[in-house]
Amino acid sequence: MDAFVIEGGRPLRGSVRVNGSKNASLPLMAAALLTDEPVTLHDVPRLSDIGNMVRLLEALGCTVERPENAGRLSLHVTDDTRVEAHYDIVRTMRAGICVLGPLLARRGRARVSMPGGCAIGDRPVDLHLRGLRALGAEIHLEGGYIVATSPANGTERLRGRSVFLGGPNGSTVLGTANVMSAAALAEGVTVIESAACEPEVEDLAGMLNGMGAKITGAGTPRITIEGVERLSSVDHTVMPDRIEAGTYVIASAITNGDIELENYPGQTLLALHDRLEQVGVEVTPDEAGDGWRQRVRISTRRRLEPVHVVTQPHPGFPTDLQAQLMALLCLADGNSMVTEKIFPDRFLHVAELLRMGANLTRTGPSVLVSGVGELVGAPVMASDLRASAGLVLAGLAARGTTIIRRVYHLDRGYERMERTLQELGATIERVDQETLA
Ligand SMILES: CC(=O)N[C@H]1[C@@H](OP(=O)(O)OP(=O)(O)OC[C@H]2O[C@@H](n3ccc(=O)[nH]c3=O)[C@H](O)[C@@H]2O)O[C@H](CO)[C@@H](O)[C@@H]1O
Ligand SMILES: C=C(OP(=O)(O)O)C(=O)O
Repeated sequence: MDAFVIEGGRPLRGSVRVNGSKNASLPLMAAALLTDEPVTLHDVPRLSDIGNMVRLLEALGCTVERPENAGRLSLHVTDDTRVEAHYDIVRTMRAGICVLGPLLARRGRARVSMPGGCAIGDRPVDLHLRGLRALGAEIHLEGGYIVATSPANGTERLRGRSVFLGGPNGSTVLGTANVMSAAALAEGVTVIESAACEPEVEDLAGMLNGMGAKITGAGTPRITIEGVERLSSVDHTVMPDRIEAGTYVIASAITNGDIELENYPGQTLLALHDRLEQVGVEVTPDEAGDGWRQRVRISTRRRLEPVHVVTQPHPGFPTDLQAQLMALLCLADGNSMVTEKIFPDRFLHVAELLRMGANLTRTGPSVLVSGVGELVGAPVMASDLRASAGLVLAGLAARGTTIIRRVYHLDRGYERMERTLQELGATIERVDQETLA
């Protein structure tokens, strides 16, 4: 198992390109199950979650080709008789559930293990099941598996209907992806109300339309899908990773750095920009691009102001950047309040930041962040993907050495994070955890 050793205190300088999005790539890959023609994706990041999705699709009869060191991934269904997504693979990532809708729609049957993913609190799948049931699927749970069949014991197509996907904390991103993918091949028109508006849903709709689907309204709370009988080949470029991009913006700010990011999806990060502007960090386009792929420069005032932030569904502040922003606010001049409205227990980074000298007080879904003059390097433990990213950022700013154990969590979502940070001038090494005293 690997660990990161970081010597803090170096301002980041230079330019890096944002990779393709993990959370967009995973449902896009699963959608390859909707056709027997080849699907080619460009700019797929090299991450352990992507490797696990490849293994899952191979187990479901897909041939996958990925040239060494390229972002291109070619997926082609060659055996459409397999319908089981085994616990061993699906437990490693939440997005494993994304094969459920496509399997049901195309093969009439699915047996999919309840998914895993980050340990960030309860993560039910009731909305996914509610949506697919509304399309006529028969679903029951058996031994930790979701067992589903399309109408008439798997012999008929799903049926378009009105589907409401609102839950206690808003809509569901992967649930919307699942239902939208399934509805693309259903008979008749499906209207998803209270759909997730996340950009990754829009990216998926764009690819499905490229395959011949008839989807309108993706990116809004009402998505209309006119089912078609078959979908065909497509060549699609994955959107840039807005969470990776936001993480590097905050890395620049926390080290008082000056960096440029290419392939930056500025239009998807307006809530981050808004909060950062209050803090004293500006993200300025160098080239306008189209708002989804820009070049930007990050500049930071020396004094960081405190700010209140509430995580919300898109276009609100993303929960996947909460830990990173909290690390920055630890160094602001005053009291900030961070409230989690999506995953109210997503605070495993709090105890670790305390080890580094942060002043944090949690009450239920909120954390009072009282700014301190400095953070001090310490041994800490990565607990989940974004909490670990928050610790890396804290380590980059801290005085002295920070050791972060269990960085496999980071490898789920950041391609070669230590190399990117090294290119920007950080002192960070990946070491075998066993070699540490
Ligand atoms: C692989 C991927 O894309 N993961 C992202 C996706 O996860 P994921 O799609 O799993 O997250 P959801 O949007 O489904 O979850 C949002 C909220 O809805 C609740 N809920 C969800 C499903 C359900 O059936 N019932 C229910 O109550 C969840 O507990 C949570 O409170 O969106 C999250 C919210 O932006 C991000 O943090 C994750 O990084
Ligand atoms: C929570 C995340 O991923 P997952 O949903 O796969 O656990 C994430 O990307 O921050």
